[in-house]
Amino acid sequence: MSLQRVCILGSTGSIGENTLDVIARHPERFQVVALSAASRVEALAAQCRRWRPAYAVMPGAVQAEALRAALVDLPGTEVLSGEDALARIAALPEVDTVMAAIVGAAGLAPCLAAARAGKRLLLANKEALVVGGALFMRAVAEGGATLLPIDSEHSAVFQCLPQDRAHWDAHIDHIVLTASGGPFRQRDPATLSEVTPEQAVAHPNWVMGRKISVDSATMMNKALEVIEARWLFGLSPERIRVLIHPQSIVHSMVVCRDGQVLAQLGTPDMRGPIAYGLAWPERVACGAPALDLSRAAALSFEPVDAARFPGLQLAWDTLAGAEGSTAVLNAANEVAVAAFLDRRIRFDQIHAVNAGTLDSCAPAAGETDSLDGLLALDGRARAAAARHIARLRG
Ligand SMILES: NC(=O)C1=CN([C@@H]2O[C@H](COP(=O)(O)OP(=O)(O)OC[C@H]3O[C@@H](n4cnc5c(N)ncnc54)[C@H](OP(=O)(O)O)[C@@H]3O)[C@@H](O)[C@H]2O)C=CC1
Ligand SMILES: CC(=O)[C@@H](O)[C@H](O)COP(=O)(O)O
Ligand SMILES: [Mn+2]
Repeated sequence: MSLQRVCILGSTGSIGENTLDVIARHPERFQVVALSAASRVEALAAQCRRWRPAYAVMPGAVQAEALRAALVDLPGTEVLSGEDALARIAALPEVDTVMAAIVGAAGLAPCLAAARAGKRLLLANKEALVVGGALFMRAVAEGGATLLPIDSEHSAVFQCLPQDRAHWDAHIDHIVLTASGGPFRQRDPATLSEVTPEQAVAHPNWVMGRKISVDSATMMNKALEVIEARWLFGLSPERIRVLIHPQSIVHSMVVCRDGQVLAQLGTPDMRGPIAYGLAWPERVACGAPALDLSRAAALSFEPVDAARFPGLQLAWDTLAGAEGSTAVLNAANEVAVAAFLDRRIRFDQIHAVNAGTLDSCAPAAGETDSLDGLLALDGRARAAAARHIARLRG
């Protein structure tokens, strides 16, 4: 067992904090080399005091200056800022493992840098694959990176598959991603227009950041995860299915060619998938309470109600559409969720913004071939989504 030197992109978030919690349990295995955040200066400063990383990144100049001031007595930590700083720490020669835990498309550039530098890349940042799937997977192959899923469903599928990826296609008939159904699974759909941000982020099973929590409530999270699975496991979209499982104990399933079903179960605690990714192919203690099925509530499953969750179908629609459509969907959704959290649109209008943006913003030929092209497409889609929101607000 050799020491893994780790960079955590988005270390102040829910996945970032859980990653540090797992690392703290295994000081002989992991060393923190670089940390990053975007706005929470005090939280990143506190992490730097605890972990003494060689580098800390705040992309914004103002936040970076505040962090430098907070760490003036910590000369061992160099504070970096600017457009390329995240990509720089993701590709450092003294980093072995990158935990990609930034939320949204902002994580794509550093993920590509880590992939091209051949890192062990632990991917929580699903939006990076939704935006840049083909480019991302090419970068992984060309850079010789080891891509390991952190998203609980994809970690579950990965744990049910043989280690040798060459056997995956022969092994899998299809996969079933489980979905909790979020806080509004049983709410009268006629009242969804009234729900508040506080109600939407109150996930029944998982403690997560605000954006992904709203995505769970609309089931856009599962739409993003279908697209994520398409790239991670090289599956055509019709081989990816979704089933509601309100208890979030069965994290996902693989239905094999012989009809046998493999599933991974655990308590809903992200330290499980994070520890699996950090230690793979070994397993280490993670701090999550062990699953005790003799005390668990009954496990239940139900089909998705497409009328209640219209956003889910957009996964298959965009995967069947022009290349780049998934990037448009992601951008629209990021803008719509931010507007909902700011109380500028209603919860049920998130889907209207996503569907409307897909209708009005078409990817141009070749735009998905490069990071610059994808960022241009992302920017156009965000502008189109903002126009939809302005129209909705009348
Ligand atoms: N939370 C969970 O349990 C799960 C999360 N995921 C995925 O993992 C990712 C992270 O989720 P989560 O931890 O919940 O999110 P959080 O919002 O809790 O944390 C996001 C992190 O990214 C940083 N960040 C935000 N915006 C930017 C930006 N523009 N540039 C650079 N850094 C930025 C934040 O910094 P700051 O704190 O300063 O704002 C923070 O460190 C998401 O893609 C999510 O879908 C997947 C499965 C489960
Ligand atoms: C923990 C995790 O992986 C989340 O993506 C979770 O799956 C969200 O729950 P939903 O099933 O409600 O989207
Ligand atoms: Mn998930």
